[in-house]
Amino acid sequence: MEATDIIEVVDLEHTFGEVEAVRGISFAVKKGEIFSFLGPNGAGKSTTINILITLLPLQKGRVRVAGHDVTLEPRKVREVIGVVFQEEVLDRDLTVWETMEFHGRIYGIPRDERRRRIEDLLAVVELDARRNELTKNLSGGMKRRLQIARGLLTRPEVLFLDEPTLGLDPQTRMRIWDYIRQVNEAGTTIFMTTHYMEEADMLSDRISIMDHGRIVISGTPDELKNTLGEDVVYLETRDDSGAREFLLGMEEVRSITGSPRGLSVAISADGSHALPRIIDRLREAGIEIVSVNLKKPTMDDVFVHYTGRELRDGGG
Ligand SMILES: Nc1ncnc2c1ncn2[C@@H]1O[C@H](COP(=O)(O)OP(=O)(O)OP(=O)(O)O)[C@@H](O)[C@H]1O
Repeated sequence: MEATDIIEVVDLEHTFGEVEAVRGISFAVKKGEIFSFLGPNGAGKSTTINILITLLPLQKGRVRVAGHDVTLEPRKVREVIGVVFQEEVLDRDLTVWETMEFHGRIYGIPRDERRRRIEDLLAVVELDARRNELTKNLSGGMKRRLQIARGLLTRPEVLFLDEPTLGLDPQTRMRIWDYIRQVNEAGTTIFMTTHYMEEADMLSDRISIMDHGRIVISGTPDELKNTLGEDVVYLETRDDSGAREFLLGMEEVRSITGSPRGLSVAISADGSHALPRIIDRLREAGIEIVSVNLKKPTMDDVFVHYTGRELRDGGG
């Protein structure tokens, strides 16, 4: 493990009776990263996270968070993490300010410091104008923002975010993404789960995908997508067999398959750079192009490829 690792998981195993929920996983999260932990329902994500945040005792393996062993120093671990989980509900009858105030008192943050932090955080998540509103009157997006602000009150080194934008509309999701980026840029490492592949792709520095208790692949979003191989250009022309002949001579064209609707051209390099060259080439050959479409592998493709299943929003 490297000095820059803030979370270290080595050979972690966990069983519930007969059920092998986690079957020996190892991974590390670097300080300052946004790390996403993905997998179908029942993959073992929650079990792993619950061990990381010391809600579940470690059975086998080694887990350290910010240098503290979860078994030997669970209190130290709790001091350096913030948790924003689905189950961590807000008290309906507290105001926005009281929610923050109460949390700060539980964690023993001195009064003046507490006020300063609450002011700052409510400004960040744009809830300062709502400070006297009861949480039960907030929209779903505002509640989520308040939960994030609350999770940050203790200035955690690592923030665990479970499905940060579940059930929110697209505009609110984008704002939450902005907050997550801001928080991360201010120095907090983010460990998150999501069922939205686009979200994982947009936000994450690195991703691990878990399935059946094992990590099936880890890497940056680009690395994961690149493992699926090539970008594909879908092409319809007035002369497909002529086009095929010209394009097969191009360095970046790996293979071409035909279908009644045109040609599928597999590209060995970045398709967005190959596409203009393909178009030029066909023009020079005097072959008229009817339509052209570039498809790059998406994080959804990655997920389906490595787990053989599709995530459904909300799970179940
Ligand atoms: N308390 C428990 N008792 C018995 N079995 C459990 C318990 N918690 C989890 N499991 C089982 O362990 C396996 C892994 O579950 P886990 O909740 O870690 O998966 P997950 O990836 O978090 O799924 P989800 O996306 O649905 O939250 C599942 O087979 C689950 O049924």
